[in-house]
Amino acid sequence: MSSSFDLSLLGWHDRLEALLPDGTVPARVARVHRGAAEVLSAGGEHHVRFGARVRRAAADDPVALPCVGDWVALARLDAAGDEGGRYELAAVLPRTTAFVRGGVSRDSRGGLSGDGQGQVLAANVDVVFVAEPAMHSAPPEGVRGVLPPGKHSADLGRIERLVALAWESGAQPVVLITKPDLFDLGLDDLLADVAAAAPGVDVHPVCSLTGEGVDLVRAHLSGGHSAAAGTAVVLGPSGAGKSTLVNALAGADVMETQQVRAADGRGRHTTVHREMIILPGGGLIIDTPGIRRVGLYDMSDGVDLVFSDIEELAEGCRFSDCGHTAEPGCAVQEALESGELPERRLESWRRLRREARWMATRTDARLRSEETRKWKIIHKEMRRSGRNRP
Ligand SMILES: Nc1nc2c(ncn2[C@@H]2O[C@H](COP(=O)(O)OP(=O)(O)OP(=O)(O)O)[C@@H](O)[C@H]2O)c(=O)[nH]1
Ligand SMILES: [Zn+2]
Repeated sequence: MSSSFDLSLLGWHDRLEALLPDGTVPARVARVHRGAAEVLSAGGEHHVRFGARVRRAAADDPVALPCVGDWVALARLDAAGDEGGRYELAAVLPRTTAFVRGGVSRDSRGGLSGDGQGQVLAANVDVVFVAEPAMHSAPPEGVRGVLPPGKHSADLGRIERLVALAWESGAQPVVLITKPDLFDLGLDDLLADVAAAAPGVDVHPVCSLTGEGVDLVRAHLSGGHSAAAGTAVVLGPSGAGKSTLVNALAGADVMETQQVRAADGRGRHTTVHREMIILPGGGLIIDTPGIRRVGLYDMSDGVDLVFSDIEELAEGCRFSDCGHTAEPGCAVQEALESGELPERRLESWRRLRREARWMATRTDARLRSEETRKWKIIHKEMRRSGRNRP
């Protein structure tokens, strides 16, 4: 045990209170080890082993394994009333959102194979910041950009993929255009392009060096409607400035940035910090190697949301199963010809649909219904055994 925490600073809210089994203590998972976790409770930091029920559930389905961001119930191992009591991780509370690495992996022949073994990379994330640089750093000395004026290097396709992944997790995506200071010509056009690629999603330029826009990022974490702090992850390519942004939010160097790593010659992606960073102004950031690598395979519903414009166009097609290639009366092809729909966007949509098809069963809906079912059983068992009553 070390310093103690105000639970609402960790994101605890009233709806969770009702889910907590009698006699248990709420805590949030900051890091997972094999068979154990580091958790933060109102009483401070604990290292707790998974209880038998949690281990059994995880053996049946790895999705049940506690992961960073989870709210969990701690049960005392020793007699009630003891000071400095020891706890075990007795149950994982139902997740509001989850990043699930699907049970699919690319096999040696380049195809995808499903093993039905999902894994949750982070849970209860409210906001997903999708960081995309307006311009990559390190242009030649004295040159403000490597591209002709007005040409940005933001990858719209990557933004679409990560936004889709965010929707799929159940969290709210927010696109951050980083390093706007390297690209001052035509930033408005860039923001408009990005806004069109991610309908219904806020797009902010944010410069971690000058601090411009950092407050807007912070505002997404102070949990507008509820008093609870919001939890975020930052996704984006290497060098997008994710670590620099987290440091700016934290007001301290909690993350090693590429510059630091280059200076001391150590390997990249070394983690010197806790995987859940509590920001002084409110809010938390989850950053794990798994979340950094989070890929493109965990989408289905998310693709439809991010391409709502295409889905809408498709409703105007003559055939309900139109493939939008050469079918007569295809509204999508018409929009392509009239220039209303950029060719690039249709191609992105096709590619993502192909990838999403592999995900068949890995939807959030399935995860949630499974969770609810298991949770009811756990509650019943706990009530019956009464072992966690004070
Ligand atoms: N000009 C400019 N440079 C920035 C900005 N934000 C970050 N950088 C620089 O971009 C480089 C990469 O930043 P990082 O924060 O390490 O990037 P990252 O996304 O964490 O990269 P990975 O750890 O590899 O995923 C560093 O040299 C930063 O100083 C910005 O707003 N403007
Ligand atoms: Zn069509």
